[in-house]
Amino acid sequence: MQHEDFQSEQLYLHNARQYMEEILRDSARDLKTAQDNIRTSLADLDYLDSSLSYLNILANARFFEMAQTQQDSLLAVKNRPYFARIDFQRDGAVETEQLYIGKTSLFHRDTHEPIIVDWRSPVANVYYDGRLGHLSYDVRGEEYRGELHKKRQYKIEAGELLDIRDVDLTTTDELLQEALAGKADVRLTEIVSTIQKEQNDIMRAHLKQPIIVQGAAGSGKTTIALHRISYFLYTMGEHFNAKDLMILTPSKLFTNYIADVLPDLGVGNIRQTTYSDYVKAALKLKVKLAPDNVWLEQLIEEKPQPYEWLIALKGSLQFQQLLDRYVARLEHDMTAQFGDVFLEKYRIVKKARLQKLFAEEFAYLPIEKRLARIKKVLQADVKRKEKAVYDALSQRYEDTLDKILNGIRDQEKRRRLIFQYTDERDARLPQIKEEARTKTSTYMRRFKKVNVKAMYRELLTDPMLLAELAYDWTFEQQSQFLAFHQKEQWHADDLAALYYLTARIKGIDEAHKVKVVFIDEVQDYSVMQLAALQAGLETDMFTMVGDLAQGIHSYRSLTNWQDVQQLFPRVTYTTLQKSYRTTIDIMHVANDVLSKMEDDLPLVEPVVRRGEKPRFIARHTFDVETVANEVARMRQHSFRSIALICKSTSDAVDYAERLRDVLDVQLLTTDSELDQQKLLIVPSHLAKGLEFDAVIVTAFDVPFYDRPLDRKLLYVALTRAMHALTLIGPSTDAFLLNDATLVDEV
Ligand SMILES: Nc1ncnc2c1ncn2[C@@H]1O[C@H](COP(=O)(O)OP(=O)(O)OP(=O)(O)O)[C@@H](O)[C@H]1O
Repeated sequence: MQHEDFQSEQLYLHNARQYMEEILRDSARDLKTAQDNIRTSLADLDYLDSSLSYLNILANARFFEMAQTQQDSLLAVKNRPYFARIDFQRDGAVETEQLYIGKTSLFHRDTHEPIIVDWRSPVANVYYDGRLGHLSYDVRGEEYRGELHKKRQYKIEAGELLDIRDVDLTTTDELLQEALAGKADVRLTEIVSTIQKEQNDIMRAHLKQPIIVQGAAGSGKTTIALHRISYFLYTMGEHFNAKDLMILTPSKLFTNYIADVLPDLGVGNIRQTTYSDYVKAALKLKVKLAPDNVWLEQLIEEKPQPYEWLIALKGSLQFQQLLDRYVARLEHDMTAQFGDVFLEKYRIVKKARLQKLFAEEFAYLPIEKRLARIKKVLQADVKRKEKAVYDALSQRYEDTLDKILNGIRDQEKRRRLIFQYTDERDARLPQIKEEARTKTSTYMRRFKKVNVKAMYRELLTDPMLLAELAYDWTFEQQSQFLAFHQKEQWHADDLAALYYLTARIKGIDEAHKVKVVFIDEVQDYSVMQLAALQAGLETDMFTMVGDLAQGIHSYRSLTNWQDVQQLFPRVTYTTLQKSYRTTIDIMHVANDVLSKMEDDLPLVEPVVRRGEKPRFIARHTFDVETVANEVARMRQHSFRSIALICKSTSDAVDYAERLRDVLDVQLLTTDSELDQQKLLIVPSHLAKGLEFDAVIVTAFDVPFYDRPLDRKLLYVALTRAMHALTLIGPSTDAFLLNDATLVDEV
């Protein structure tokens, strides 16, 4: 049955689109005019008097850019100008406003009436936040109250209105259901129209403050982080632009995965990189890092890892303290190097003053920046004192000459002395100027530039130094530390240490000093990595989203949020418990595994969406035919992206090799770009953050054991599936399933 307002809504859509056409035609014309003007001005460019033409070109270029931006944003939404409408009556107003919400805003040029309101605008918050009834929203700290009479969603495709739904208290969010039932394009789908209240709260929360989101697998953390960036730039655009922001992702694979989403949200040019790549770029470091996951792989394959304590230590705040001691030692040495400053044998600055500046007043600055500041202070002092020294010295000669003239009777002697002192004076006085000119640089030369890498290397290899700084470690620990670093190999935590030392000693280059940071999968960071970043960037505007239940690197990374809260005292902490990715049936299986974890995390609530029951196929050894048949079955259900997730990389390599003859496969590595046409073969630790329509998890030769790391790997693998999940292995025990009835044995 057609909605009663269908026709009027069709008309609105028609008019909106027509108006957009009109604006697009105008922008095309504006673009052309600007182009022509630039061309003419270029032709008129006169080398003697080019300022006017030059200004002309600049003005037209700016105009061109604006017209282009408008054109691009309208073209991007022309086929689906808006997705919802709210009917809102402000308190005291007679009329109810009908506001159509879309991905960009559009106002009528003459009447200034809104035709479409941007989803990031303050009033649009009502759509995400509000139930029908009396409510309020906030514009720059000012509260507006009113009555929300209607909340309506539209299904519009290719410019055609297909359906209308009025959302009230009782209807479930049908649009959300439909969005979730859709097939994955192996990348995050667009969710602006179905953002949920709890997600919206996080997107819009405390933009100038750090936040931590502990969110269940599939709760939308990545999605929220990306939308928060878009919202941030929309709201804070006056103070920040895209290059002030950075998003840190776990791997290139993941960066590729989200690459298309940001431009889609109207956010281009934002730095997207991994921690290691960022640090290497910021420090201009040319080091070859040990492969990312070597330790993890060893732990997965249960190879003995005697250095586990050390790896944990290097990611901890205890290591930061060690580095602080090292910097303090350097500071101490440098403080001792200050001496009094003399100009022409006159002491013009006392060393105590410079030491105070260095160790106290400028202590908030990195060491070399302090030296640069002290150099400036000294330059000014020298300049100021130069004349005084000159005057004092000439006065001294004057006095001496006076004494000679009046005090020495012997004419010959008097003449000789006068000559001698006049010559001396004439030689010394001009030298003051020369000495003053070079004084500061000569004085500062005693402070050698620090080579941070060499300094850090010394810490890793010098027993005396280590004993001095790590006095609270046992002798055994110190020896192991030195033995571990005998062979030079750089790991992620060494990068954090180098970055931290650089931040404290030299300061981070402005070009790499972003102001706002978004970190996905933050549970895989060590506190040391976060501390280093915070110190280097000198900001605490961090949005950190993660899930401890997926903390497969916990041997070296966060195991709780308290450490992060300690590091960011202003942080707010929020949790998301609902999963939007997986069906109820798959989530039951994943929750079964989650309940075994020690982290004491609550079970995940799936959004009500049913699918087929996860399947279990009993096989004792890897069997190409079984996998191929299962993939074929999944394809028959028109699942587009299908992944086979296995425990370790060696399994993944092996299976990919064996399947290659019968199926089109892609073995995922940290640098891959996903090809969804193929069967994706993924080691469990690389699957983090990704999602697929259908997933096969295998455990043939090596089962998932009942130990913390395996539970997490398995949990990650299971929660990648959106619609279908199949387990293949010798028994359900190999998947740690308590309750085998959760799966269909086939
Ligand atoms: N409000 C929503 N409307 C529609 N789809 C949503 C919504 N929230 C999340 N999703 C979808 O749920 C899936 C999971 O989202 P996302 O990958 O952001 O979760 P995540 O918390 O980062 O998961 P993980 O921790 O497993 O990496 C995505 O397909 C996303 O598009």
